[in-house]
Amino acid sequence: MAKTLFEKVWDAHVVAPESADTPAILYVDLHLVHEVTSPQAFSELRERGLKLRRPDRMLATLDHSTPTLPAGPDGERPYANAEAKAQVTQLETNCAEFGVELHGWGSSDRGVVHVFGPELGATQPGMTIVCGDSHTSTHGAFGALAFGIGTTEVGHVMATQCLLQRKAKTLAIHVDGHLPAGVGAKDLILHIIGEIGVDGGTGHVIEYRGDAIEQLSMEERMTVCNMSIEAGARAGLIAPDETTFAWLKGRPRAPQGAAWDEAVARWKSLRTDDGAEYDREVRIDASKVRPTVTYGTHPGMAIAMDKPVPAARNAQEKRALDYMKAEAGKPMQGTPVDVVFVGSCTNSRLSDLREAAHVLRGRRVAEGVRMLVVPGSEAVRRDAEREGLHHVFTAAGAEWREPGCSMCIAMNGDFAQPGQLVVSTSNRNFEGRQGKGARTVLASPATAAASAVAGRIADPREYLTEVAA
Ligand SMILES: CC(C)[C@H](C(=O)O)[C@@H](O)C(=O)O
Ligand code: SF4
Repeated sequence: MAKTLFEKVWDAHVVAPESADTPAILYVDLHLVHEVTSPQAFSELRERGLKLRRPDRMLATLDHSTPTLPAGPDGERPYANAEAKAQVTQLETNCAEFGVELHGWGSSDRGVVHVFGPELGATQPGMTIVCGDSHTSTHGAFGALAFGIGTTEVGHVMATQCLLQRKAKTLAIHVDGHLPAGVGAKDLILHIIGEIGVDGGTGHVIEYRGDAIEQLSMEERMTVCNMSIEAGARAGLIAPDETTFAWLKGRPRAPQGAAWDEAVARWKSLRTDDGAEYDREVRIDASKVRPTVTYGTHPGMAIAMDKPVPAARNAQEKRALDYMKAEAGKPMQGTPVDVVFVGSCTNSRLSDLREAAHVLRGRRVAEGVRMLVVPGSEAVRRDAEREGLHHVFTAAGAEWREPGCSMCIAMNGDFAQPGQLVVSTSNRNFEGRQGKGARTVLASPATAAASAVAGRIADPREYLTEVAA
């Protein structure tokens, strides 16, 4: 029978099928771990005297609570508070005790969990991947079935390497045509969520497909899959192809030699068969996508920046517009900006930093605007510095920081002040997400950089020509 990509990966991992009263038992190939959602799970294991089932299938990093300013002369790191420091120390202790590979301080591979896993080649097509983190959907860009799990489930996976799961429905999002020049993956996913809504994917695994998706780089595919959860989806998937294989080849954890050829042959079968049926299908015309931003307090309140903000349809939307000080009938373009954040697992990879640097080269961040550029990993930091991107940022007046989640979640010392408007390349614009009372406008790295220069939300297409540095 013709199968979808999701069904192929699902079927290959079912240990016991679901029944009316029990979910399926699913085998987990890779379990990613960070300091925020793992402490309780490790404690539970310790209390029950349990061991890790497959420590070799776990990989841990430090990202959420880590400061992005360097350690002081005494070697002390400037943690936001005692809790942040305790989370980090706890993960160090837990990994040492249970024998988990931790890419912590001092590791040249440390990074935001959804950036460092793919970089190491640990994320591979056809795998099941879990992490106590909602943006695990990022790894679906490789054709892996990857989803966030709760802390209790983190404990289950640690002890059994399996997870109880109900089979999701499938939603195909076909993106036809080409994205216009100066419009990228972030604009596309904001546009998609704007179209289908924050609950548009609920109960489903989304498969993104079509010409516009096939044309995306791996980094761009990760940006798209990353935000699947913001449309309520369980996961996002893109079928692996030559772009995927080329990106993975030679990475430390990728298969090598003959094993590589075998793997690629296997991965090539990971496509939705002709005639396979999805539970739902949506079509998006890529040529209609424009630089897109959010105007409210969830990622579904997204619109082309030059289009008027729609009137509130209910009390919640009214509250969102009030909080954002956004005016119905007026476009977001031109809104004064206080802070610009380039970073997060959505947009902190080398290509994102290049995109921002392209706009900033030879230009300056507007007077009174604070701009923070935070690479997603040590590897991104190294690559960016090798290309001199950090000089572009600092010469423009932006701050160049150490890798971490940073102002995406504001639990590590990086946050905006009450009332400040932040143009941010991250994925969540909830009230207070980037600091108490701070207002978040989600955007692409190019839009973020253009807005930093203009001091107002600006169209990056006006900054495509570089000025002499
Ligand atoms: C801290 C963590 C549990 C959380 C998540 O699950 O996504 C965070 O990464 C986020 O982006 O809000
Ligand atoms: S960068 Fe933001 S969205 Fe991504 S894992 Fe960290 S806190 Fe979550």
